[in-house]
Amino acid sequence: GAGSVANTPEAGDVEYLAPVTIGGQTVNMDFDSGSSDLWVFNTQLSLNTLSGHMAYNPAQSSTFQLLPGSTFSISYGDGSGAAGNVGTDTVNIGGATVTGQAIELATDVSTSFVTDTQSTGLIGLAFSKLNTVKPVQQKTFFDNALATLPEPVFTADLRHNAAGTYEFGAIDSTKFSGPLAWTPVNTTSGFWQFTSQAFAVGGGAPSTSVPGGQAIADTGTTLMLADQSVVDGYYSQVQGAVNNATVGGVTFPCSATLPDLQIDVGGTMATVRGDDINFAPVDQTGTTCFGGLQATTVQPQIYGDIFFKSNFVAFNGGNNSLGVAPH
Ligand SMILES: Cc1nn(C)c(C)c1CC(=O)Nc1ccccn1
Repeated sequence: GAGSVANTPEAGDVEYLAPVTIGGQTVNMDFDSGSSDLWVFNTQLSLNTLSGHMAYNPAQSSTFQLLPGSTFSISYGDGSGAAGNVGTDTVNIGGATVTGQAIELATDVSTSFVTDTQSTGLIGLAFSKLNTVKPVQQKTFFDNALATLPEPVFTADLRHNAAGTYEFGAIDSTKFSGPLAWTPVNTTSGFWQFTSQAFAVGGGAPSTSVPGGQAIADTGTTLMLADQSVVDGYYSQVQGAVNNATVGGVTFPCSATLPDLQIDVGGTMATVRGDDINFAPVDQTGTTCFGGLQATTVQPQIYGDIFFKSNFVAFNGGNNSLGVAPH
């Protein structure tokens, strides 16, 4: 059946967590449409590493089964990562249930995960071809659930500093306005990848030649990482915006009024609200603020939570497409 859970932004909308029940144990996890491993903090980790975290205890689950000899090792684009061994268990997300889901048990996690005590791990929702389990690659929760869901979809409704929803198996049209604009997804990369070749700033004339012209929908990335041409075009319209090497990206006066960004999603222009691009002050004085739109030199571009705060997104695993509408 369908499943629906509330998600909650951590302080500053850094990431969005939602409850997942694994073998009867409910833990908060980071739903990540930009990766394909489900890994958890668990009782194999040291007490120092576990300090402050919830943890999954396979010994307490009557349905856990080890996958002998299976391991995982995942590295994310920001340099973080985790590695460990693997078993299977029953996973229930708001009523959507999968038995025999691969549960990757971290025995090593990088610092940024240790310090992020609210998160018990990640649940990957990109395509299973990116899963890192060896010697036998494993499937994502969504892939395993597809056949049993009323509709082969999951949706992300992420909000600024407020509860939102992740839903599996249904599209709740009360969560967005107007029709969903659907675009085909190129699954070759294993990401939810689509064409994004144009942008406009504050309703101005669109520029239609973004190099590479590809982007992914990534709920597991905080910001929106776009081509330099988009970043330069956008911040040229923001008084006092500078590339601040010290803090590692574009900053501007917190008093600046930020224009909306219109960005191409498979031929339809989606809007990212200007006030969501004012991500956070860089220090306690609250004078200088850090942009939610930053440059990436790698392709594809990564449309993270900054994009999702203005746009409801439906991920259709039945026909490999993305539906986007303002919310
Ligand atoms: C932030 C970033 N920089 N670069 C080059 C990339 C590719 C990213 C995206 C990224 O790493 N996302 C992430 C990190 C941890 C867990 C889940 N997703």
